Amino acid sequence: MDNLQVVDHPLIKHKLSIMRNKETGPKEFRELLNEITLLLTYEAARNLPTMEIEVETPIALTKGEIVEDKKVTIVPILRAGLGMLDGVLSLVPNASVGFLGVYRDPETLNAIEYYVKFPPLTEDHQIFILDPMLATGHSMNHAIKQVKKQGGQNITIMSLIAAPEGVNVVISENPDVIIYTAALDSKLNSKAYIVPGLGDAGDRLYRTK
Ligand SMILES: O=P(O)(O)OC[C@H]1O[C@H](OP(=O)(O)OP(=O)(O)O)[C@H](O)[C@@H]1O
Ligand SMILES: O=c1cc[nH]c(=O)[nH]1
Ligand SMILES: [Mg+2]
Repeated sequence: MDNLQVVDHPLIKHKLSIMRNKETGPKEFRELLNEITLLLTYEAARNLPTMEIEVETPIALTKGEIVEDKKVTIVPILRAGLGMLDGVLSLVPNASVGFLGVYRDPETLNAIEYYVKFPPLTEDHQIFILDPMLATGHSMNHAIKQVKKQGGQNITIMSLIAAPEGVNVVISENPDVIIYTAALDSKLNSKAYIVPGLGDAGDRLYRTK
């Protein structure tokens, strides 16, 4: 399977266009990020393992399948990744959540870690790392490294907007991960912001600028 999956859908394009608009305020921005995350999760969860169960319908006994969501761990990268957490949890409600606080140093563009709280991870866990913005890829590569250090192996990345630079950096260092994104934008600008992008996702979610 390709390492990069751009989820191409009219509903996603519509919602993302509203998010990109600089006049869109935090309430609508948060709601739209949540709605797009639901749509992305539908695709990104396509390969989750299921378990066969017996179901008694009013008519007959039959076989059903349930997702083994206790083996799923979601890792939002703080802060902006938090805006995607509820969307994934609403579809995979028994997943565990690991938190990773990372910000990007504006000068060096290195990922600076400030918080880590993970549940126990094993190699059979399906891990979803969430961050709406994949710019240089430094934050995501840092998160992947942490997840692997804690024992995780099956890693899926969910992002809203990715830059080609970030995608290349992440995939070349981690050819085993799959990235699901709503859009692949053109490039980074001189401050490593995604063009056209949507600006600073954390600031727009939490009105910190
Ligand atoms: O691919 P990169 O170049 O590493 O950039 C992407 C990162 O930058 C943003 O976080 P930021 O540092 O603004 O922290 P915040 O989420 O707390 O706002 C964004 O949410 C990503 O985590
Ligand atoms: O465009 C960008 C790049 C990094 N982080 C953001 O929030 N936006
Ligand atoms: Mg930010």
